[in-house]
Amino acid sequence: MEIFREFTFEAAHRLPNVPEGHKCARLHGHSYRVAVHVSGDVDPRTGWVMDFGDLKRAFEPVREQLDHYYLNEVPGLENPTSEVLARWIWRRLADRLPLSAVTVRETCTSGCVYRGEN
Ligand SMILES: Nc1nc2c(c(=O)[nH]1)N=C([C@H](O)[C@H](O)COP(=O)(O)OP(=O)(O)OP(=O)(O)O)CN2
Ligand SMILES: [Zn+2]
Repeated sequence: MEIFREFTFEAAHRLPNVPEGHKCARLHGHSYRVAVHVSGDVDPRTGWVMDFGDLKRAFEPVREQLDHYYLNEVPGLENPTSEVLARWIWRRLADRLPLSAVTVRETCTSGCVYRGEN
């Protein structure tokens, strides 16, 4: 079964590689929403795949590197698209959680889903 926990953080960014005149080349910010999905068997005793609290504790150090930062200055996020950010988050959690997906939403209507592919 798959479970997930959602997180939010605020950050600024600009996209350096967009075509000339693209609005996202300008500095702007988002209220990012990240969902961390993990999968596994439901433990017959606890009734859960894992404690949502453990998901929160695993994500917190990652969130601390992102919240209220200018993402372009964070190593590895020089081109901070949703796709690059989702992969960056995955790589920081993969050794601690049985990840199945990381989703990143920049706005209410735009985002990406990363499942560990290249
Ligand atoms: N594939 C991607 N496309 C875009 C990304 C991205 O990360 N991956 N990012 C952006 C910008 O960050 C932009 O701020 C968000 O894009 P958009 O959905 O266009 O935002 P708006 O809310 O401004 O949408 P409107 O419908 O035009 O108001 C751009 N593209
Ligand atoms: Zn943006």
